[in-house]
Amino acid sequence: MPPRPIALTSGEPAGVGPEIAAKAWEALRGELDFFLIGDPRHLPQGTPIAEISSPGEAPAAMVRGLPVLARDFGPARTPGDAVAAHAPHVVAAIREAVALVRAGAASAVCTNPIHKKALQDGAGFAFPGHTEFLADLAGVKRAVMMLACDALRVVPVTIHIPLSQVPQALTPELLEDTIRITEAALRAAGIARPRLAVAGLNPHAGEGGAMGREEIEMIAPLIARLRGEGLEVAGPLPADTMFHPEARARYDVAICQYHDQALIPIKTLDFAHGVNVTLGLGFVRTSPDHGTAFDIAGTGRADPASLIAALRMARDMAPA
Ligand SMILES: NC(=O)C1=CN([C@@H]2O[C@H](COP(=O)(O)OP(=O)(O)OC[C@H]3O[C@@H](n4cnc5c(N)ncnc54)[C@H](O)[C@@H]3O)[C@@H](O)[C@H]2O)C=CC1
Ligand SMILES: NCC(=O)COP(=O)(O)O
Repeated sequence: MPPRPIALTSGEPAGVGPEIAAKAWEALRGELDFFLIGDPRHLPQGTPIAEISSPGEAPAAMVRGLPVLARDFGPARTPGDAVAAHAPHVVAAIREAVALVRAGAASAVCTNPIHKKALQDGAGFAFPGHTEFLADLAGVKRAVMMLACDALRVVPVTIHIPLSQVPQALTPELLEDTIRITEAALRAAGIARPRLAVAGLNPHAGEGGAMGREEIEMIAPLIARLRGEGLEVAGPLPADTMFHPEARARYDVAICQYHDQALIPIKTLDFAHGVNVTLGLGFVRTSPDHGTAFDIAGTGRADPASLIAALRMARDMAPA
């Protein structure tokens, strides 16, 4: 039986999603099978399109063109300018991809970038991003965002919240769940004894309480307890000295306390090939590390490398 195809969601039609989907098909045909759930009219002019009526048709269709499970999103697309009427269809495509994976018709979900504000405005989307929406669809209490490239893996503990809310949001339960889900996922991925490095929240990891007390009161006691259970967890470490090459060699994943602490290092090291993967869902979801890139949408300049890496990672992680 041929491997099941990966379901790729449309993402925000006004962004670079349609262009990188077409370019990824060009690069990956003959290597792996995927299909787009979206409106074929949004694809760049000249894209060879193979409309399909079910995921099972995607492998044969890949030779003719980009397989598309065609959905009518209504109004035309304007690159760089989100149309409110598209928003419910963008959300529906994510829902449908998850349903197809759960039904065994697709092997994994790969998501094109969404514009969070456009979905809030156009569809009343109540989630900060895919990660939380997918956790809800999967029926799990917690899902973890991990970004990975060859040089680094990072996990933000708190994700899309204002910086001013991070200290309150950072609870021992959230940190412990995040560490345990990450550790289990890396073991499942073949790292027998994952090494986790946990960043402090404050400058110099609090400098013995002189620059903040979260490390003393919450992070260090949790790490001590987890080490007592046999987990290989180091920290709390000063975040500013965790990401140079010698430091990175000492761990398999950096657990970071807030969004930018995690995402700045990985996007600086390898923006082109970073992949966002959601852990703890019970199915595989990957995504490019970048967003909708409205500033270059429709110009033909979008780099598909991160989506290609995300599709390859989805194939490698998906159960046979
Ligand atoms: N997985 C997802 O759904 C993600 C969605 N976003 C959303 O995307 C929107 C825009 O976010 P920004 O912070 O502006 O980040 P962005 O990643 O869309 O753009 C940042 C810069 O990188 C460039 N860039 C991004 N992707 C590129 C590509 N494939 N090829 C060449 N250049 C590329 C853009 O042109 C821009 O100059 C926001 O609504 C954000 O929430 C952001 C990250 C991930
Ligand atoms: N900054 C990462 C990002 O926005 C992706 O979030 P998600 O949609 O994968 O939850």
